[in-house]
Amino acid sequence: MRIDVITIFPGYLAPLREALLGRAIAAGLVDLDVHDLRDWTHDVHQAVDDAPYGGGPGMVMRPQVWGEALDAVLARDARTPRIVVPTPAGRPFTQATAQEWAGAERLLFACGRYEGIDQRVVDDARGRGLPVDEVSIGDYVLVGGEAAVLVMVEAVVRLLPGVLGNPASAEQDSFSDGLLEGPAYTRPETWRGLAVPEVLRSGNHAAIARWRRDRALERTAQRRPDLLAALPERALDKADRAF
Ligand SMILES: CN1CCC[C@H](Cn2ccc3ccc(-c4n[nH]c(N)c4C#N)cc32)C1
Repeated sequence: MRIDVITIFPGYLAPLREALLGRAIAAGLVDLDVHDLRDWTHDVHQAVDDAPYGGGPGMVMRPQVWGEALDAVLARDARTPRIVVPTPAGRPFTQATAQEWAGAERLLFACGRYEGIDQRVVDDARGRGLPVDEVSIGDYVLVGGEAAVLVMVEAVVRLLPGVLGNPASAEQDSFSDGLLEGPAYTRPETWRGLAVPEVLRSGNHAAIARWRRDRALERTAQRRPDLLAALPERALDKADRAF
């Protein structure tokens, strides 16, 4: 997978070259290029923003600069990317989104700042038949798109074959079966007077699986009843319903 990121703060994306993601890049599973939007300005001030039409607070990112940057970055690889524009006004980014994008050959992230990117940049890309996803990582307001890109790239890249040491880990993700993960424990058996649940030390794999499923159902019902309500009928078996 090729990932391009266009931003006015390239340094913000440096963590993408650390740890698991850094190893995925070193292993050739991911090609990452981060581009400075100001490379496509032509004035001495390298201006990337201007006052909003219709008035209002803040500044809007100029379409000319973004258009040139996107055209140039698109041309650097024959593969057509999904263009991702983080915005608080976007569709929710979920595990399902990450799984969908993990199948893409190429992702191109456009990081806005100020009050966002002139809407005509997205409209022009869509008008040329390019797939553009305007997505949000949550119901709160950030200062720009870079933090969202860190989140989304990690969520996607970890799903790529060969990235996680233990592929089963991704299969048992929270949300992968529609439920939150239950609690996890490791040694020692007792810590500050708190013991590991006995069933987990029983060696009874069926009982352990049932206990873990019950804890996932319990946690989901308590913290995310919306996820439980969204589960398809077939997702809960008789034992689940008895829980
Ligand atoms: C007051 N204004 C309101 C509009 C957005 C302005 C800041 N900003 C500029 C570009 C940009 C990109 C993403 C996000 C963002 N915020 N929250 C999320 N879940 C996001 C995501 N994905 C925020 C952004 C601040």
